[in-house]
Amino acid sequence: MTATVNRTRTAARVVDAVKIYGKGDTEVRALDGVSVDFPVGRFTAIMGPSGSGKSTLMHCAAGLDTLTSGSALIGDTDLSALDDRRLTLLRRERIGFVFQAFNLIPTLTVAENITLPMDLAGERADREWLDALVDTVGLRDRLHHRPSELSGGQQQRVAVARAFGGRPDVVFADEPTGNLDSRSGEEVLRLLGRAVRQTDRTVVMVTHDPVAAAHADEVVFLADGRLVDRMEAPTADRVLDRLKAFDAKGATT
Ligand SMILES: Nc1ncnc2c1ncn2[C@@H]1O[C@H](COP(=O)(O)OP(=O)(O)OP(=O)(O)O)[C@@H](O)[C@H]1O
Repeated sequence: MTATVNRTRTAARVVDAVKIYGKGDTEVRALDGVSVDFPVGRFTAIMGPSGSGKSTLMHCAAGLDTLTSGSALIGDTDLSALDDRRLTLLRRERIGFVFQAFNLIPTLTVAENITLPMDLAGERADREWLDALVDTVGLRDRLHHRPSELSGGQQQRVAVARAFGGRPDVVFADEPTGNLDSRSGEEVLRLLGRAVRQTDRTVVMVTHDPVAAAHADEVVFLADGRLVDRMEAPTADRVLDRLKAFDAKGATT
């Protein structure tokens, strides 16, 4: 597969996505007609003010929640066409997740945590891939440790390795550095960037942090449930300036 072909392909996308929570007086339009694509081999950050719909967009794009209208696709697969069983299988086989809480199993070793999704799915792990991944995340000398014997940053690196273990089409990360100090956070972000570039994977990350967003290839900005801007090759300063503009001029500028 060549890089040229990859650039034209989309790992995940939503089209005219609308998500309404509640009814009547309590109705909230969390997504109000968002169309956005996440190309293969790219690291995209989703940013925007609190309540702008970032987590909702991620959850709907990843098949963790359903849209009120519009479509969410992983590759060419429309998630709304899948029943629960098929959706679960798709999530397991084609999507990886990294959350703010590391969600590791305390009684399992690092190695067992990394292969857990594959073990649960009854899949044979691709040893060569896992081996390279363990080196990428720098955990070779910790494989037989339990999570409680690791620092927060190391635990999140295990979660990153677990997310990439089954060679997913796309990894969704929701505030992956939210529980980490800035140095460990930086390591995890560099790791995500490296995983995208070295293994040609796709990462979509929700973050509040302009420094974190600067590790992405592109930032998409949400405000009031709408996509309001995109920024290629972001820097922390430019992202911060863009966010300040939301505060100064109101959400939809
Ligand atoms: N389960 C729910 N029921 C009702 N309203 C919800 C639910 N989940 C989210 N919302 C509302 O939808 C809107 C978007 O929420 P969402 O969590 O997607 O925003 P966000 O940009 O991720 O926010 P934050 O940065 O604060 O995490 C908010 O107004 C929120 O209160």
